[in-house]
Amino acid sequence: MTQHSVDVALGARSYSIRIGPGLLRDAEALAAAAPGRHVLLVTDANVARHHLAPVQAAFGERRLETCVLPPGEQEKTLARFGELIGRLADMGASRDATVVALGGGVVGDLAGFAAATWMRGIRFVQVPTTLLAMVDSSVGGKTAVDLPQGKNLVGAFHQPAAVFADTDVLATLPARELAAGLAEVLKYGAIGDAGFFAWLERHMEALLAREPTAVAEAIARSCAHKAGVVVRDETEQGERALLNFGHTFGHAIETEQGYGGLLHGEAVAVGMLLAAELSARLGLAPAADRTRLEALVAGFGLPVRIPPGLDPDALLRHMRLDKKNRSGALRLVLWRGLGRAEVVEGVEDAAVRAVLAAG
Ligand SMILES: O=C(O)C(=O)C[C@@H](O)[C@H](O)[C@H](O)COP(=O)(O)O
Ligand SMILES: [Zn+2]
Repeated sequence: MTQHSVDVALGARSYSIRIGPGLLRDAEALAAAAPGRHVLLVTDANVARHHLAPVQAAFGERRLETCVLPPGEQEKTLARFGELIGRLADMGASRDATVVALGGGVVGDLAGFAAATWMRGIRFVQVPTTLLAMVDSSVGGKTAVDLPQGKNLVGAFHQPAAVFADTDVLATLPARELAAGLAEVLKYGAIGDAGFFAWLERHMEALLAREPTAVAEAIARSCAHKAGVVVRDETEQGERALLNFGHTFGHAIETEQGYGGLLHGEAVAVGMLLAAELSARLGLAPAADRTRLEALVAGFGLPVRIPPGLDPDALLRHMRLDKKNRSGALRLVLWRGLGRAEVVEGVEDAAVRAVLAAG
């Protein structure tokens, strides 16, 4: 079975993303990634049921505290962050402690934010268990919690020291979660690699069938794309904003639904189509490419429309609090067609609203 490794070259903060089967059972490698006396392992109840035991065994009971959170984006709150910090304090974690995130994006973002802030930053290891976390949220060091007012509004950049993406765990991933991860995978093709997009079109069935070689290649190509962007622009001064394609719209949907509606990847899928539609209307992207984007999104079983009942004006209000905005003006990642995206400022509210109203 193929093992892949992708390096994120950030000088003293460089790390490897290991991708392949059996990594959760590689006790030696996991233990080596957390060398200090204290380890806080953060996971959620769904993941714990399937995957907690081997990871706990790798770190050994003596130095391990485990925190099992309820699952779901609604848990990515300041209150849960406070709980994690309380656990670190209670266990007497010193600066050589490690926080390990075993789970999807919510667990990774929360645990990472605790690691970023405890004693101004301690070691952090990502063990992603969803496709979305493997291809996106475990890589690049964005950590955060949500506020009722907006998604990921409180957070920090804090790179992991290692990422272990065990592809065996994808066997038990619900189909809806698999599709949500595929949304972030196809994003890389849409914004930067038309050849990868075409590869995804050709391998759609294989990916949905979880064919191991195809899945591992999709993860490795996604991580390689993201690693390249992160190395060039770690703290999103420029190019990294392109990874936010579909997210201004998507985050607005998630916020308006109180983080209990669409999954993040599903909201991003709808958001990419809205951004593509706006781009086509502004004459920036060929309508034919938008059609191909929608076909792949739908082919992966992802939603293609804004969920019914969401008010366009409320969505636009949420978009105003997006982190890419400057001096009160919207900055959107728009599309130039397959493989090309750019940040655009000064799009008229009316044009954005029209796209939101059309759904
Ligand atoms: O890593 C990035 O940069 C991204 O934008 C990747 C996104 O897919 C991811 O959802 C990220 O957490 C969004 O960050 P935010 O800055 O828009 O909150
Ligand atoms: Zn995302």
